[in-house]
Amino acid sequence: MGAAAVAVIRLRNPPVNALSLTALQALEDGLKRADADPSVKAVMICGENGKFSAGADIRGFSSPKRHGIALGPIISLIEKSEKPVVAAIEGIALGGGLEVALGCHYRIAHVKARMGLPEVTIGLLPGAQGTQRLPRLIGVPAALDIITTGRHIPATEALKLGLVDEVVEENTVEAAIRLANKVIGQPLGPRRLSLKPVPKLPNMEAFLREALVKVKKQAHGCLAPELCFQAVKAATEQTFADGVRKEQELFNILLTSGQAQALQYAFFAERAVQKWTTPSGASWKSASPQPIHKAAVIGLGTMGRGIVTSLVKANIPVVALEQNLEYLNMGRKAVMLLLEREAMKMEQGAQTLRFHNPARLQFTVDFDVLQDVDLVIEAVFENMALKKEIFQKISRICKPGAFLCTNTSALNIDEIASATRCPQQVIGTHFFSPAHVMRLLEIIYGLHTSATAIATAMQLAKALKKVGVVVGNCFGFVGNRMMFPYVQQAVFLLEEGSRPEAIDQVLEDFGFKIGPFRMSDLAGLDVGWRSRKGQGLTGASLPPGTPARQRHGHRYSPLPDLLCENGRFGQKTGKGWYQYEKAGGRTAKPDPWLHNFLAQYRDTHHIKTRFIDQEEILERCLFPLMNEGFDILAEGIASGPEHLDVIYINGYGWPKHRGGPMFHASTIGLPRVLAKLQKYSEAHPDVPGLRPSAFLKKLVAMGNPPLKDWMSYLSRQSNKL
Ligand SMILES: CC/C=C\C/C=C/C(=O)SCCNC(=O)CCNC(=O)[C@H](O)C(C)(C)COP(=O)(O)OP(=O)(O)OC[C@H]1O[C@@H](n2cnc3c(N)ncnc32)[C@H](O)[C@@H]1OP(=O)(O)O
Repeated sequence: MGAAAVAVIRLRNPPVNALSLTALQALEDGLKRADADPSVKAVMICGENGKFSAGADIRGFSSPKRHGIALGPIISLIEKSEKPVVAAIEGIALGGGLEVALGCHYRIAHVKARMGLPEVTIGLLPGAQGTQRLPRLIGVPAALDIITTGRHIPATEALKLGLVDEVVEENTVEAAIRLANKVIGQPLGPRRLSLKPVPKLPNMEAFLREALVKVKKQAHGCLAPELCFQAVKAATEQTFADGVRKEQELFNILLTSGQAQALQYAFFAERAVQKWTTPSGASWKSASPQPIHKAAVIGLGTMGRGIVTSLVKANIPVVALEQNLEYLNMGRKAVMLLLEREAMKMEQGAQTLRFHNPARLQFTVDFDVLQDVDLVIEAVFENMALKKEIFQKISRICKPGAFLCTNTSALNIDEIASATRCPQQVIGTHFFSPAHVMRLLEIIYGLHTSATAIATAMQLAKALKKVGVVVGNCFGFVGNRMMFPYVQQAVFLLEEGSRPEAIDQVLEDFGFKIGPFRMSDLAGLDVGWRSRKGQGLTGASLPPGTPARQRHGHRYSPLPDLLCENGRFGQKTGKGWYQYEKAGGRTAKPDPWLHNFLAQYRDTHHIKTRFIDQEEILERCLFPLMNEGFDILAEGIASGPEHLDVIYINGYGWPKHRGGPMFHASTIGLPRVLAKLQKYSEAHPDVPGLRPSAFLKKLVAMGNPPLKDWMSYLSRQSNKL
């Protein structure tokens, strides 16, 4: 009990005060006790340990024991209370946590608190009357934005929106108790949101129509944003009670849609990969990261520029190094432009000043400047000889203990490390383009990489607001290795009769932000061409007499090489798999030249064209990708399927509401994936990527166990898998 008869209810369920069944029961009991106690004149609800609440316990949504106590009726109980109830919001009030606060008569927030209704991000909607109360409090446009995006609102913005009554810089709980005392005896009717009308808009219908178009466009096949919209729309058309009924109906659709399960899996997968381990026994538990006071980036091409920008945004002082003044000046201009754009996106204009502080961002061509940095990220061309030369140099110049990272998408980390005197300090940090935007950082340990280097790279990922995923060393690591068979199949399908736009459409309808051919045009076809030349698959080093469509006895498509030979590098040249309005253009249009070219190619190679349906396109592209994933798991390159899924969602545009490729395989059912791979493999025996992985076969033989158990079957495997 607080001062002057204010009852204090403290939500306590570490680490984030999630509203488990026990927590809900305790909240209900506390409210009933306060109500029954005549000495209590007001109630204050706060959270333990400086956090109000992260909302419903997400694990509970898939628990068989989920039925029972519900949050909505408890919130009604709060609102109906004849004694004023004040929410003291510290840290976070998210989802059901914010809905509890919306049931309170008053809300006070600490200036550093964040609020939001992120249910949409886990495939749900605010199902404890939040879709009905929030529009009544802050109006439809702001409520729709918060509910359909799930974004977190800082306290200052919440105050402007009217979401909270007051923001304090000092002790929020004390301020809330003071407020509770002050409002004792004041009428509560006007404070009960369920009794308020939804504020009118001059043209609500037109507004909602446009809003729906926007929501659908951003959803990429995810159901939750549209159903969130429908729930808010119901608030504009129906009474509070009917709106709540509609909210429940829509909530139940989402809960059983499968998408919610996938998104919740993705939520926990992202957290699971933070707890990294390696086959040699190194792990997050025992390894300590080293502080990075100053970093360096070598190479200011597209990747290097993005990496510098990312480091500056994270407030880490950076040395940006190029091989000569011409490249340095080009790089400097590009970085400054990126930083300017980033500063404009950020709230505080003061950020701009910091970006331009030469003490924190230094451009140089002098390698000696690297003497005092704690970590170097090399981001030059994908060329082993060049990378080894640089690593030899920096291992001599940098102080002992400095971490030497290579931004490579496929090259052998051990070979790069072999050029240094300190292979334990060498680690792969594979950024994704644009590096200041994409969330994924693939972190690759080599044979000698120390646990400290892994922990430091993971810590760096966190500082850069990225999700780090630790994987082993193999060609293409995890992401690109799984991508190769996917892209290969897409090109084979072109040979067999399909078109780039047809294949892209199927994969975009599946939920990818961008199909493989549009992606290839965006990234530049020359990147893969250079790599294939390096591998001796095409170009001058190809032995004379090599069959056009075969390499090392396996099927090969020279189509991408032929496009490059025709100067078609994608968007940058205005032509690739599509045509663009100009070089550097972004609007892809189907290209009759390409269709003609494909027809001639098929004639030349006597390939019989056939109609390829959507199902085959999807399966031929996705199943080999998953198949490679099973091999990766069996080889111990990644320590669990979650790693592969987190990589695909955050680095390759895999639709999050489908949980990632391995989760998707588990929902399709492994027997079906296996049967289809067997069928396609029989039809195309010269394509190794279609041959079912031994680990996949083993899992099917073991009765298709749930994804969480897959790795336990591996530990019991023989090495011969
Ligand atoms: C019954 C009523 C029906 C419907 C209405 C209500 C619906 C809801 O409320 S759905 C839940 C909505 N809330 C969220 O989506 C918030 C999810 N959490 C987060 O965004 C973040 O965890 C955080 C911002 C709260 C904290 O971030 P950070 O400090 O980076 O820590 P972690 O993310 O690593 O989280 C720490 C730890 O807590 C676990 N956790 C977080 N939130 C929940 C939750 N709502 N339920 C269960 N567990 C949660 C998280 O998994 C971490 O634990 P592990 O490391 O063991 O995984």
